[in-house]
Amino acid sequence: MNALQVRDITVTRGAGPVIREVGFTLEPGRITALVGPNGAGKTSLLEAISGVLPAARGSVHIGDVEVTKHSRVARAKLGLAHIEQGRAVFPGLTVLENLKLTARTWPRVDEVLALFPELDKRRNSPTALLSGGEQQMVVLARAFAARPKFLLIDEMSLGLAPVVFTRLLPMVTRFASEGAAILLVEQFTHLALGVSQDAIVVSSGRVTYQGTAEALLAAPNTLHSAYLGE
Ligand SMILES: Nc1ncnc2c1ncn2[C@@H]1O[C@H](COP(=O)(O)OP(=O)(O)OP(=O)(O)O)[C@@H](O)[C@H]1O
Repeated sequence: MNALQVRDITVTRGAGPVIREVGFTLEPGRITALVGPNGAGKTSLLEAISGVLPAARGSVHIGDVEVTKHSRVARAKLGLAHIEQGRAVFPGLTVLENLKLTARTWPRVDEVLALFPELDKRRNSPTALLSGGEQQMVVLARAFAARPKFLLIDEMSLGLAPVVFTRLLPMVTRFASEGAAILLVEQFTHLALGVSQDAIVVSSGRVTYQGTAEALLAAPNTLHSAYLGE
């Protein structure tokens, strides 16, 4: 199977569990929005999937391989990429040099730059000279350049105006249409749900909704209850 499966995962941090028995599957070509209030455990869940944090219980599977005890690097070799919250560019390197860090071939760099015309125009600029939105594009483009099968994106919009973030979302959709399975954590809940097929709501470490994004958008009370902790 070419999917990523999270089975009944529990993640412990400090005094106790911050994620409790959460399970879902990420499938090729689909975007799943993971939403919930601050402190719900979204970042911890992503970190347990990519291997930044260990899982206390449960398992993670990439295709047919169980990777629960695998290192981050081993998971990356199986096609998993994780854009962490606040992940920065290498400011002294140009846009091209940033992309070459992850792209295996030059044609892939050109393919990715074709998706980001703004970056293409500034391919030889040091990334320190780009705007915040353009720098976040470099972060996204660098992840795409590695051609991951599974991509975890944590709060891509951090520090960006909604209007700038809105311009990044079509790139995520485009990447999913190339076959990637994407898990999208986003504070702009409605924007994230708008580009996703599937949705998971977490509150205090537990899943309170799992289903289609469309059904969640049509049931605002479900979302409000999660945010109010009801
Ligand atoms: N380094 C840490 N050590 C101990 N506890 C932590 C640490 N980081 C986060 N936590 C706690 O783990 C819980 C889940 O935090 P997490 O960052 O995963 O939630 P989140 O849903 O991503 O929140 P946000 O939307 O604010 O980023 C919170 O109660 C938080 O206080």
